[in-house]
Amino acid sequence: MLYMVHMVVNIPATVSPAEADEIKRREKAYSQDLQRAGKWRHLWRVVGEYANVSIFDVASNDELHTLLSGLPLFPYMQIKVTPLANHPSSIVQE
Ligand SMILES: O=C(O)C[C@H]1C=CC(=O)O1
Repeated sequence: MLYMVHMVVNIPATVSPAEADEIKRREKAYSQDLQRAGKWRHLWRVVGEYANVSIFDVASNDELHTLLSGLPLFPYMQIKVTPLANHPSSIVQE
């Protein structure tokens, strides 16, 4: 199942720069592991925002929730999930 996920990051000033850097380092490793596993298919920066649009390929709503709630930045994110279906005019059917 494919999902479009919009993540907006807002790290509060109460988190020290060193702590924020460590969380971002863990976030990068976590996301790259999921990309290598084929679960996080696309990761795009939204121009001008500390936000991304991503495409996830997972088996269920529960799997997606588990992956997203495991993000090191999860406590500092607003996340919107949009389930995707095939478009009848697309030449690529997934
Ligand atoms: O920077 C972001 O958009 C947040 C997050 C998503 C992947 C990653 O490495 O950081």
